[in-house]
Amino acid sequence: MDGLLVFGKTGQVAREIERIVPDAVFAGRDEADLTRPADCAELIRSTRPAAVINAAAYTAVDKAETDQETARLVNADAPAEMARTCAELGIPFLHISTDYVFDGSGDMPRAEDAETGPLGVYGQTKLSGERGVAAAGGQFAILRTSWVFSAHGNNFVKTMRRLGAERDRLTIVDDQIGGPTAAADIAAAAVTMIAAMTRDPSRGGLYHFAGHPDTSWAGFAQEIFALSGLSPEVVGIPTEDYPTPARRPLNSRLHCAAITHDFGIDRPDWRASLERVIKELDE
Ligand SMILES: NC(=O)C1=CN([C@@H]2O[C@H](COP(=O)(O)OP(=O)(O)OC[C@H]3O[C@@H](n4cnc5c(N)ncnc54)[C@H](OP(=O)(O)O)[C@@H]3O)[C@@H](O)[C@H]2O)C=CC1
Ligand SMILES: Cc1cn([C@H]2C[C@H](O)[C@@H](COP(=O)(O)OP(=O)(O)O[C@H]3O[C@@H](C)C(=O)[C@@H](O)[C@H]3O)O2)c(=O)[nH]c1=O
Ligand SMILES: [Mg+2]
Repeated sequence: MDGLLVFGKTGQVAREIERIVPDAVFAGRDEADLTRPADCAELIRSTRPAAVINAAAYTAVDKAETDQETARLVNADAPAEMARTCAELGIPFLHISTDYVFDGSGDMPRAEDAETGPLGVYGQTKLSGERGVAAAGGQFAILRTSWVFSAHGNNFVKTMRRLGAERDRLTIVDDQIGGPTAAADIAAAAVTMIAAMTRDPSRGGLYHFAGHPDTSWAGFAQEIFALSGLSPEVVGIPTEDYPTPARRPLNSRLHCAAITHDFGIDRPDWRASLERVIKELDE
């Protein structure tokens, strides 16, 4: 994949894209601050890429509740501006979104056309970003994923390994259900999609992509501890017993058949990906 520009340099997904496409241009905060959408447009124009991926976002879910303006600029305004600029230049744009655009009701996996209903500011701003990207009028893909983990950055795997080593007993919510997804698997999917889009201007759209099988945060934690040689007692608790500033969806299950049908990308087994991440962390 030649001529790829990626927004994001330090993030989980950006760092995994770098492993697959080391020759891409990776724009960090210093090259393009997403609170200044016009700077993002300027960078795209001056870089003249063949395609653009946005892997940067405001991902601090609780903090977003009290920092709405920044979350909106980064998650909604900047991606819309990127998409408009790509549309002007006639190049494909791939953007990453989240299960938190949904309200989490019911217990069935949601397809791409299911009704949205974000419960917090992070999800609201990510949904606005999706809408801005789709409205820009160019060739785009939006990849909705969930529960991202990797050996880098902040994520649940690293938090659990820290807490599991410090404490004998952990209380972890067991009524939020979703698909943990390795950043490496998202990066591979994103690169496959943007390459296909570059070859064929008719390709793109909204796609769900998450690790298999669905589990709870408590279930995910159990597997993290088992693979890490840690054995704290895991006590499953309902969401109401773990109060946080932002509400989170109970049902984060994503129906992922479309990406398999259109791009041949299957749901990766997150347990195999977790094994690789833990190996990397133990190195
Ligand atoms: N993390 C998760 O669990 C999930 C993430 N997603 C989505 O996946 C995508 C990738 O997420 P992930 O890799 O986990 O993100 P991370 O939280 O690991 O990284 C976020 C990236 O965005 C950058 N960034 C934040 N604010 C700005 C800004 N103002 N200007 C420039 N860059 C900025 C960060 O840079 P810096 O290091 O300088 O702060 C960092 O590189 C995002 O769209 C996210 O919404 C979807 C579902 C789950
Ligand atoms: C640390 C801890 C967390 N939890 C709960 C809180 C929460 O419901 C769940 C996961 O915690 P996190 O802080 O990783 O949750 P969060 O940061 O909300 O994770 C989300 O991030 C955004 C960016 C997304 O897009 C989502 O897909 C999702 O990955 O575990 C416990 O129950 N016990 C604990 O000790
Ligand atoms: Mg978090």
